Amino acid sequence: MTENIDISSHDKHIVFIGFMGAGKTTIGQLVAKKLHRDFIDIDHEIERIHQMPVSAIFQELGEASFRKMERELIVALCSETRSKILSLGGGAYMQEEVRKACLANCIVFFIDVSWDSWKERIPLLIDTRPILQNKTLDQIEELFLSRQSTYAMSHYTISSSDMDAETAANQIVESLKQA
Ligand SMILES: Nc1ncnc2c1ncn2[C@@H]1O[C@H](COP(=O)(O)OP(=O)(O)O)[C@@H](O)[C@H]1O
Ligand SMILES: O=C(O)C1=C[C@@H](OP(=O)(O)O)[C@@H](O)[C@H](O)C1
Ligand SMILES: [Mg+2]
Repeated sequence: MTENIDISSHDKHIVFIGFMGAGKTTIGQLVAKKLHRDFIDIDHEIERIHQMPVSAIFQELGEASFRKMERELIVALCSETRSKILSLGGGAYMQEEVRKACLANCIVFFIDVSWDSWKERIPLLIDTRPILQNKTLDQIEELFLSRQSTYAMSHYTISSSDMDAETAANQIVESLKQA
């Protein structure tokens, strides 16, 4: 676990960012349970609100509409006072407005995964992540690499490459207790 920049408050929302399949949803859910906090997965919340799977939103309404939905939802949640655990979709943090809201109001954990470990998770992701459709492995790697420096704008980095989700969640809870 790496602490990237100083964090001042314990009462902030905790936000998980990182590439598709890094484990944000799985780890976020576990951390929320351990800390007895409300959990919101942004993709699932968008699906619940709009009564459509994310892949159908991409297909029928387009990516720009999805990005607007996630931006508005995250910014609104960031201003709520009851602190929550939020797992973002992998592209949400690419939007400046989302980054600013998260960095100002939340403790942001970058769930990192190496490219080699990520490739092993492809079968778990390919059917449900529209961003991966019609792309070569090289194109996906390019996207993976291009997002790394933006994810690094976070408070903590934890690698999920060689760690199961339960172990990662325990490390995160420990680091929050010590902070
Ligand atoms: N640390 C991990 N090691 C191996 N597989 C994992 C790990 N965390 C999550 N997974 C698996 O990878 C897939 C994607 O996980 P998910 O939590 O949905 O990632 P994200 O929300 O970052 O896209 C799921 O099938 C999940 O079981
Ligand atoms: O990286 C992205 O652009 C996306 C990641 C997905 O979430 P996960 O990171 O939870 O897979 C989901 O928001 C959508 O398919 C777009
Ligand atoms: Mg997710």
